[in-house]
Amino acid sequence: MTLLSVNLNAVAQLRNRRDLPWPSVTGIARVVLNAGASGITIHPRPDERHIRRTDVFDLSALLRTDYPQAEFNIEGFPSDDFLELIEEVNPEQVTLVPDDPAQATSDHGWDFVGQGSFLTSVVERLKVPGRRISLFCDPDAGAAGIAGAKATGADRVELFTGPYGACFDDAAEAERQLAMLADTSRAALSVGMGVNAGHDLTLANLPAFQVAVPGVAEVSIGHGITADALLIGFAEAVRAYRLALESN
Ligand SMILES: CC(=O)[C@@H](O)[C@H](O)COP(=O)(O)O
Ligand SMILES: NCC(=O)COP(=O)(O)O
Repeated sequence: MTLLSVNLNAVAQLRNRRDLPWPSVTGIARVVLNAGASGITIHPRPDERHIRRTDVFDLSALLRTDYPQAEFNIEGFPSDDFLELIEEVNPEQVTLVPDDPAQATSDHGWDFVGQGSFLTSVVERLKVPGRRISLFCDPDAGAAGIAGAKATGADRVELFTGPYGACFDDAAEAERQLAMLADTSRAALSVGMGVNAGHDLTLANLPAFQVAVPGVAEVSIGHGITADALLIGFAEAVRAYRLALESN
């Protein structure tokens, strides 16, 4: 079974349009967890354009007190500030992403070979009992890339599904992307790493992804589920995504 972690960046971004506390990030977290999401994902960026430092602590407190079974997944580039934040908040999962602060959104995975020794030292620092480390991974990383990811000591890779999400109107390219994602997933599973996936997954593209890509433990979804929630509400959207995840 593939678990659904709901990314709340887009909710925070909507709230930040005004100097007002709504929509409430913790309020929506409650709704999605009550509806069956298994966890909450956030990607606090240095400019706080969506998730603010205060949101990280508010969500952490909510999860610890009212949803102890839910997982908190914090994504980001391992800057000193980010590493200190992780040590303070102690989430169940950290997803390391090679994002430059100026980037509009995440658009590539790690160079596991070129940045292998940096990643190894970060993984060593962050890895404590009860915390899983996942590394953002290009769809075409293949066996060679996965060997580099494994060597860092990380527990999982997160397959970057942005290029797959971008071919909503190109069936042939979608097939090509799925074949690469499946190969990379198999390579990770074969060396004992877990596999997550995320970026631009939607209700429309999840079923084919689920059929093609084996062994995905968790997907994190934000933009697409928020778009659906504007029409049908977050609780209904979570139920629909969970149903789509059962496609395989
Ligand atoms: C790491 C990742 O996959 C991204 O999808 C990220 O969480 C999205 O970030 P933004 O919401 O800032 O575009
Ligand atoms: N790790 C991917 C994620 O959290 C959500 O990405 P998106 O659905 O907002 O593209």
